[in-house]
Amino acid sequence: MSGLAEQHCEACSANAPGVTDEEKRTLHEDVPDWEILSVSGEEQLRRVFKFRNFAQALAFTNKVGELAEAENHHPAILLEYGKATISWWTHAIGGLHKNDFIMAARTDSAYH
Ligand SMILES: C[C@H](O)[C@H](O)[C@H]1CNC2=NC(N)=NC(=O)C2=N1
Repeated sequence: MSGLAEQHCEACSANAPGVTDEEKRTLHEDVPDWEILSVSGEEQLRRVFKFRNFAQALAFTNKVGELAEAENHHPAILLEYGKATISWWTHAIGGLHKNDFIMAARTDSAYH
């Protein structure tokens, strides 16, 4: 199986299977810089990326947006001076799907 960042998202529907606890644990090992947290009862992956200034953070968020559009799987993004907070979860199932781990790995690859 190719690395997580090289895999592609599958179309998500309300009956798509979320990750099992074991899958969550294993997939999290591939994106260790991300935290798993619950927001309003829905699990999300979240990481804060640091930059020298706002312009660099903005450029990164634009790159993440392009990745999201290419996979039709979209994050929440908080853009601040010198920081970009990216959160991934699957709205259709109100929690974590393998797609979210794939996109977290893709997001890590876009951070240089
Ligand atoms: C219609 C469209 O394909 C769906 O709404 C997609 C768009 N992007 C998405 N992004 C995320 N994170 N979760 C979804 O369930 C989702 N669904």
